[in-house]
Amino acid sequence: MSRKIVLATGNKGKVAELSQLLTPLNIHIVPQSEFNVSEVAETGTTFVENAIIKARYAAKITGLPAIADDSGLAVDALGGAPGVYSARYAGSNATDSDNIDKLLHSLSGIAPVKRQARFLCVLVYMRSSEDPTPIICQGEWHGEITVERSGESGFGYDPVFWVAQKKCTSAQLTKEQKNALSHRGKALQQLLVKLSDNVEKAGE
Ligand SMILES: O=c1nc[nH]c2c1ncn2[C@H]1C[C@H](O)[C@@H](COP(=O)(O)OP(=O)(O)OP(=O)(O)O)O1
Ligand SMILES: [Mg+2]
Repeated sequence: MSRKIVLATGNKGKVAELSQLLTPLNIHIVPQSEFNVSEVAETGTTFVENAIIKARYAAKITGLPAIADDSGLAVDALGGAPGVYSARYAGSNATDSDNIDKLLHSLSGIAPVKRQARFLCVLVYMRSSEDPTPIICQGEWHGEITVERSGESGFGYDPVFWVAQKKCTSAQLTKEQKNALSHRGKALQQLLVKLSDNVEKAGE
C-alpha cells in the first residue's frame, strides 16, 4: 500500500520537478494545495529553518508526513544576495519577472566573468509536525547570471541562469535535464536514499 506524503510548497514549478523525481518511491505525493494549506511566514534566516517551518506547518494541518523545499539564488557579486530572500527580492508580492528585473538591474555593468552564482536547495522530510529528527538534504548548482532572459521552461530565475555545461540557461533545459543537474535534483537524490529506508521501515 502506498503511503501519502504532503508536498509543502505553493510553487507549481517545484511540484513538477519534485513529483517527477519522487515517482520511483512507493509513496503518494500530494501537493499541499489539495488540502488548502495556506502560506506560512518564512521567518527563518536560513534555508534549513524555512524548510522546517513549511514542512512542520503542512504536517500539522494535514496530519501527514511532509516534504518541504526552501531554495534560492546566491550571487557572488552581491555578497550572496538574494539568498533566503530570493522569492521576496523585489518586494513581498514580487513576481518571478519582478525579481529578475531587479537582479539584472543590480548586476548592470558587472562583467560576465564576475557574474557567478549558485542555486541552493534544502529539502526537509518530517514524519509529523513534532518530529524531533527531520531528514535534511542540501544541493548546490553553479552558474552565471546572463544579461538578458532566454528560455520559457522552469520557473523563478531560470531564464537568467547560465549553465556552461549545456551552453544555455536553465529555462532552456528539459525537466529531465534540469533535474539531472540542479540543486533540487541533487538534494532529492540524497533524500530518495534516506526516504526509501525510512518509508519502508514505517510501512512495515
Ligand atoms: O530551480 C530554480 N530555478 C529558478 N529559480 C529558483 C529555483 N529554485 C529556487 N528558485 C528561486 C525561486 C524563488 O524566487 C526562490 C525560492 O523561494 P522559496 O520560498 O523557497 O519558494 P516559493 O516561495 O516559490 O514557494 P514555497 O515557499 O511555497 O515552496 O528561489
Ligand atoms: Mg516561499
